[in-house]
Amino acid sequence: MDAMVKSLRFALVGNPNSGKTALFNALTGSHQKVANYAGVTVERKEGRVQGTDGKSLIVTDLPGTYSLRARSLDEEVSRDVVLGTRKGEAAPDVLVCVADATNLRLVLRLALELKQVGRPMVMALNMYDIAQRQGLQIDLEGLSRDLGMPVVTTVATRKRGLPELIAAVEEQAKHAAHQSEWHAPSAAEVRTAHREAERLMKAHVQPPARPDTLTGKLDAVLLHPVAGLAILFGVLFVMFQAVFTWATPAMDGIEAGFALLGQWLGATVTNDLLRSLLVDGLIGGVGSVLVFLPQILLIFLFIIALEDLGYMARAAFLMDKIMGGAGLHGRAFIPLLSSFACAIPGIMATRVINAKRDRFTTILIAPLMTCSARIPVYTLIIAAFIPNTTVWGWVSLQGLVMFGLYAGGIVSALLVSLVIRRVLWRGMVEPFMMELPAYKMPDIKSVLMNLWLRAKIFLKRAGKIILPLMIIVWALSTFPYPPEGATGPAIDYSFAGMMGKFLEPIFAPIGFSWQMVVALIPGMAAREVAVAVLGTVYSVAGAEENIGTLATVLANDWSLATGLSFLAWYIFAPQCLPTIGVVQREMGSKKWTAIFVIYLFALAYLAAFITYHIAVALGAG
Ligand SMILES: Nc1nc2c(ncn2[C@@H]2O[C@H](COP(=O)(O)OP(=O)(O)OP(=O)(O)O)[C@@H](O)[C@H]2O)c(=O)[nH]1
Ligand SMILES: [Mg+2]
Repeated sequence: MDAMVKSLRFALVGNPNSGKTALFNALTGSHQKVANYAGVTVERKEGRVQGTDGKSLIVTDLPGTYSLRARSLDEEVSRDVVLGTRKGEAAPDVLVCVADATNLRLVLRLALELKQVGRPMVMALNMYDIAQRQGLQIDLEGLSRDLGMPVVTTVATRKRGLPELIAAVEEQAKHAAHQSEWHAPSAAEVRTAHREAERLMKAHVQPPARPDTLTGKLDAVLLHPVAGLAILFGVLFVMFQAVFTWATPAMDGIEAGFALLGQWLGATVTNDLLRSLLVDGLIGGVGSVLVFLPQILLIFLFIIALEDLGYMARAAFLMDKIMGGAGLHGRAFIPLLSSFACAIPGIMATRVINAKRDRFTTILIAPLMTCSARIPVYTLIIAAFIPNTTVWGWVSLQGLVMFGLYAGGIVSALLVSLVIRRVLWRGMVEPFMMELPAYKMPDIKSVLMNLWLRAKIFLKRAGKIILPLMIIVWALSTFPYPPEGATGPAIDYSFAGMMGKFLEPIFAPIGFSWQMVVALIPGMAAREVAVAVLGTVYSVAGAEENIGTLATVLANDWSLATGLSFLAWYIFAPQCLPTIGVVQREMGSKKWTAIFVIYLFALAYLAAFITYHIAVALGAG
C-alpha cells in the first residue's frame, strides 16, 4: 500500500544567491553547482530526502527569482513550477521560501507574493551562521506569526537545521492548499507588498551589531576603476603562472609513471598486436591526455576559490564597461565565466539574459572562452615550442603564452560581439545592475569536493570518450599492414594515413601535416582527443627513434609556424559536437546553429592561415 502513497513534494524558492542549491545539496547529498554570485542555477533539479518517518520526500531546486513576474527563461522555470502550470506536473505540496537571513528585505516581498499562490509554506532563514556572527537579531516567532508560516533557521553549508526544516515541511503538508488563482500583481499591490515587507523588517529585524564592514572596505579597492582592473589582471596573471610552475612536478610524476608502465608492458606483453594496442593506443593516447589533470585542477582551484569568495561578481562589475562597449549585456559575464570550464553550462547559463538578441550574441561567443578541454592542447604545444625560461627575471614564458591564448579568446569574443552588434542587430544594450554578494571565506570542504567532481568529469571523459575513440584510431593507424618491402613507416599505408593524406590539401595552406589532420577528425568529439590521437599516431609511426615525451616528438617534427598555427586554430574551431548540440537546443534553430559552426570554422582557418604565414615570413617555417 505504501508504494501507492504519493511522495510529498516541496520546492525551494528564493532570491538568487540565498543558498537554495547549497540547501538542496545538503538535503539530497547531490553536488549541484553552488557559487557566491546570482544566477548559478538556471534549471530545476529534483532530488530525494529522507523524511522523519522513513518515507522519502521529493525536493526541487529552482533558479533564483525576485518575483513571480518572470522576466527571463530561468525565472519562468521557477514561476511555472511554483504555480504548477507545467504540463503534466502539479504544483509542489509545500513551498519553502529560502532566505539569506542577512538580506531579508527583498525576500519578504517575494514571500508575500508566494503566499498569494495559496500553497502551504515554510520560511527557511539560511546563512544563519553569518547572521549570528554579525549579531543580527531576528524575532523568529513574531516573523512566523505575521507571515503566517513556520520560520526555521538553517546553515546549508554546515547541514544545520535540516531536520527542523523537514519536520516543518511535513507538518505544513497536512494543511490543504487553499485554492486561489494567481495573477500578476498590479502596481498598487506591489506597493502594498513593499510597505508590508518594510513593516515586517521594522517590527522583527534588528540591524546587526557588527555590520559587515569588510565587504565595503575590500570593495573600495577591488572595485576601483583603475586599481580594481589592475588587480583583476594581476590575479589572472598569477593564476597562469601558477598553472605552469606548480603543476609541473605532478605532471612530470604522472608522465614518468606512464613511461614506466609503457616500458613494463612493452617488455611483458609478447603478442605484437596487443602490445601495440596497449602501448601506442592506450598509453600513447589516453595517457598523453591524463597527464594534464594537475593543470586542469589548478585552474579550477583558482576559479572555484574566487567564485566562493565572491570575487567573480566583482570581476563582472569591473568588466561591465568593457563588455558593454563591445555590445554585451552585463548578465553575459557569468555565462562567459562558466564557459571557461566548458561551453555547455555556459551556453545554458545564458538563460538568465532576457533579451533574445543579447542572449544569442552571448551564445555565439561563449565557445571562444578557453574551456578546460583546450588546456591539454595548449599545454602540449607550448611545452613543445616555447622554451621553459623566465622573462623579466621571474615570469615564466610558458605561463605568459598561456595567458596570451586565454586573452586571445577573450579579445576575439569582444570583437565578434562588436561586429554582431554592428551588422546583425543594432540598438541599445539593456542596462543591468549587477548584484554584489558579500565576501565569504571559501569553504575548504566544498572547494575540495568541487575539485574532486572536476577530476571525476575529466577522468570520465578519458574513459568514456577518449578510450573507445583511441581504440578505433589505433586500429585505423595500424591496418592495413604495409605491403611487402615497404620502406616508409607503417602508418603511411594505414587507413588513418590515407585519410589524413586525402584531406591534407585543405589544411596545407595553414601548415598542418597529415598527422594533424588525422587528429582533427576524432577531435570533433572532444578537443583533447586531438592530443591523444597525436600521441598514438606518433607512437605508432616510430616508437624506436622517438624516445622522449610527445612534446619532444612534436618539437622535432613540426615547425614553430605549424605549432603556432595549430594554437590559433584551437582558439576558434568549434571542435566539440556536444557543444554544437546544445547550441542547436538553446537557439532552437538549424539556421543559427549553421551560422555558429561556419563562422567559427572560418575564423579558425583564417586565424591559423594568418598566423602560419606571418610566422613563416619571420623565419619560423
Ligand atoms: N556561510 C554560509 N554560506 C552559505 C550558506 N548557504 C549557502 N552558502 C553560500 O552561499 C553562496 C550561494 O549559494 P547557492 O546555493 O549557490 O545559492 P542559490 O540560492 O542556489 O543561488 P542561485 O542558483 O544563483 O539562485 C555559496 O557560496 C554558498 O557556499 C550558509 O548557510 N552559510
Ligand atoms: Mg542555485
